Amino acid sequence: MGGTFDPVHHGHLVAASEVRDAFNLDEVIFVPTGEQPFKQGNEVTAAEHRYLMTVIATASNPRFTVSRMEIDRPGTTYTIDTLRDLRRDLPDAELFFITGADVLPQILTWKDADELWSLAHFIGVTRPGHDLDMTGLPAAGVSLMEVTAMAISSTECRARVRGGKPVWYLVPDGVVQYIAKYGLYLPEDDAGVGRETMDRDVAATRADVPPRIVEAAK
Ligand SMILES: Nc1ncnc2c1ncn2[C@@H]1O[C@H](COP(=O)(O)OP(=O)(O)OP(=O)(O)O)[C@@H](O)[C@H]1O
Ligand SMILES: O=C(O)c1ccc[n+]([C@@H]2O[C@H](COP(=O)([O-])O)[C@@H](O)[C@H]2O)c1
Repeated sequence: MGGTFDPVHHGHLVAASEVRDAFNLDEVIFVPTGEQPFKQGNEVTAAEHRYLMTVIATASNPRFTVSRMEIDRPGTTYTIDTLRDLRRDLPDAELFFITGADVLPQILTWKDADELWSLAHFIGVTRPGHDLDMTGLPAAGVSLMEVTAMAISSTECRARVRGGKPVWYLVPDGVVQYIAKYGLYLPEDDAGVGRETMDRDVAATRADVPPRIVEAAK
């Protein structure tokens, strides 16, 4: 599953988990994008932060892994190169590429789009606010799947942080704390309060934990 993951949220995780289960996949590899061709000029958070948030979000699931292959590849990164590298590294594997309904129609405009279908089977998942549209896509190369509707986007998460609103339950707890620790998504002048924000959130979390456990964690 490729994505900017800026930040990774429960929409990504629920879709990945339900596809893994439905297609009986051994593993879902999350591939945070390097320099994505369609997002150049947009402000995208440093790849290392996006990678680490994805690692934190997926750490508890033994079927989820995160790859550095795109963020370590110099220059613009294209899915065709990622699929070629995966095919080389995993010659016997059956490869699938998971995308949301918003991304699916764009695939025809991707680099070497004609070749993508021979390297992986694409799985387009439902996403609130977007129609699942197969127009122009090869029927044999794409499957559609309905997943639990999670009306969450990274854009909304970033806007909420910037506006001082909580993102608890939209992203995993560890990602909430990571965002606060590094002051991500705050206007430049406010990013310095990140550390305090994290301490406050951790203190709030601990207030709900029985004192015995807080004591043991000291
Ligand atoms: N809520 C969701 N439900 C299903 N699929 C999703 C959802 N959010 C994202 N996806 C899919 O996950 C992949 C990675 O998405 P991405 O990292 O761009 O997140 P995003 O929420 O779409 O971000 P942004 O709001 O910044 O565009 C894409 O294929 C996207 O369609
Ligand atoms: O290969 C391409 O030309 C291409 C162009 C745009 C996006 N992609 C991939 O599409 C996936 C979703 O991207 P995004 O930025 O919407 O999260 C991600 O894996 C990108 O690398 C790929």
